[in-house]
Amino acid sequence: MPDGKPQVTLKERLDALRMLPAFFKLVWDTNPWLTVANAVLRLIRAATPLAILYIGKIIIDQVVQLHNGKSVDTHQLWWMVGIEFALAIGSDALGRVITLLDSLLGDLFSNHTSVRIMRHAATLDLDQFEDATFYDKLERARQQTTGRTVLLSQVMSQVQDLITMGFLAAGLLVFNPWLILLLLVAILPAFLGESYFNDKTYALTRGQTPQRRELDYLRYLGASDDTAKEVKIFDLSDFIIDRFKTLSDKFYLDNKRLSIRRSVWGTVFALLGTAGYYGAYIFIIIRTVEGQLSIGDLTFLAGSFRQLKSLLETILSRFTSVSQGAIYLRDFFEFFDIQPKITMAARPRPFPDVIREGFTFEDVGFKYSNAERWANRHLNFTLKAGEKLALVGENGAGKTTLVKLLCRLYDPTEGRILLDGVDLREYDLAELRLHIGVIFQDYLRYQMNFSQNIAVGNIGEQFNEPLIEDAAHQSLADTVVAKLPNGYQQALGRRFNNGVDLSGGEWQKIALARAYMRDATVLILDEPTAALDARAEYEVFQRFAELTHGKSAILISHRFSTVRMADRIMVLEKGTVLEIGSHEELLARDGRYAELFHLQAAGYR
Ligand SMILES: Nc1ncnc2c1ncn2[C@@H]1O[C@H](COP(=O)(O)OP(=O)(O)OP(=O)(O)O)[C@@H](O)[C@H]1O
Repeated sequence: MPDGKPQVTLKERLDALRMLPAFFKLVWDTNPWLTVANAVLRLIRAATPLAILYIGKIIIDQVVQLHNGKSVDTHQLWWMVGIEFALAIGSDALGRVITLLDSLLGDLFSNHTSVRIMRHAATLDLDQFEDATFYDKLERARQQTTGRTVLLSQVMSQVQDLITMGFLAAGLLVFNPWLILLLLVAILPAFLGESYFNDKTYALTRGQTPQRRELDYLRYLGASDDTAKEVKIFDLSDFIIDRFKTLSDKFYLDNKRLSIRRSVWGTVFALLGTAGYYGAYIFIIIRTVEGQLSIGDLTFLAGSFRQLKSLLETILSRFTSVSQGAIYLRDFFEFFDIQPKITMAARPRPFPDVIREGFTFEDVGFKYSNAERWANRHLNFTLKAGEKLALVGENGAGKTTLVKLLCRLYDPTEGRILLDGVDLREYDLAELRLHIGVIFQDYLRYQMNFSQNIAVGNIGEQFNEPLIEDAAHQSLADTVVAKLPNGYQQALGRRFNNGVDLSGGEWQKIALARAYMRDATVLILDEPTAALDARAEYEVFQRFAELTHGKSAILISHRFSTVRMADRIMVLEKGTVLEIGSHEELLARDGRYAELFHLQAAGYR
């Protein structure tokens, strides 16, 4: 269905059923044994209603004969009662086992698909995450992980009921085929009504996805440890609650309107169904009174008809919700169809052990897919092997974007980036990322322990304590751990029990340690010391200079005391290179760098 189109046609509904085999493949992958056991038990249970009805008929006929003084084998009669009893108990027990299997399989399925969603999401590009329609798809796919366990038992039940219905219908057909027709006429309006309203509900829910995301966001803003401080200081709670209420009230009204219409029409259609049943019932009674049917036949047929009617109702209404579920499934599989654009060459080159020339930007330009303006344009420069390059420029000048291009978080919109003369796209992507140690300014504060917070820089080494301690030493994070009661095992962050929160500068030292966790060929620090005090900053850079000796490095900083340590400094403005040279050269040129440098120096005087 194209976005924005409010209705789902019956054809689309039937088309969506084609998703079911793929869905069952997913269920099967979750756990083949549980899937088979579930199917077999359901098959057995499908036959029990007819068996119970038929044995009931034999019992009643025999009792009536006894009543009329005829001779009957009472031994056989009690046997029949015993069998019916056993069937009733067995069917009940089977039902419970099936429910249990459904719920086990459902839980496993939900876990399995959540993992698959995370795996797939991990393969996708950064700019796909920054796209709102992508987020809607991700959101819908996430909803499917729990919603689809319902679909699973629905489809299974549908097949089971269809088989039961086949058995019962065969019984009715033998007696009078017209009864089946009567049944269909009574049921059809309910089915069409159900189908109509399901379409409406789907269209409504789908249309509400972005707002639903906003509601989730407001819920998070209104009640979360990350936001509590600012919400209190700015006294935002009423603002957030009002916005939440406006949005949720609108949801409620839309849903209410539809629910009321649905229930009114549902009542009318149910009346039709009941009238159909009583029509058939009267017909059977008349034939029994006329002597053409036995009392046993009467109970058998009336019972069959009643069960058939309710089965048919269930099957038809379940058909709409199964096909409904299948339409949602399409959203789910659509998410898996999204493919990353940043891919590897068919025969990727290994990342060089030693960089000879460096990274060369050849007329590189980049525009974010959701932006009008170019974030970088006409970039021409080389980050030489072993060189320390500092990037300066005003907010939004394109410094971080340039770094993201170097890590291939994005590919250039125009131009190309070469490493030792070969396009970056030719290299193995995982190796490229492994060889570049980068800490972004908006690094994550993991709600995990101290040691893990450093180990995320090279998670394969999470148990390598000497390496972690060494990295902590390089970044001064070891001065933080000394103060923690549980040392490296100290849980950080407030979200979980016993977590300790740290100051901004302390967190930054930890984030910095991540860069030292891998033996990266290129180190990139995006405003790594913004939160550090002056002494810590000085020390960090002393160590950084020692550690990156002979390696290439990029530093982004607004502090000129840091910047001047670099071999060369590149001034960016509106995404392009304004000046490039050493500190002395740029001062001598007396251009923008000199202006900014003197401005900052004046502030310290
Ligand atoms: N994910 C994004 N989607 C759309 N536009 C973006 C995105 N990230 C950055 N931009 C835009 O690209 C331009 C360059 O941003 P960039 O983050 O590279 O600047 P910066 O020089 O690192 O700034 P700062 O000093 O504030 O960190 C800005 O105009 C910014 O608004």
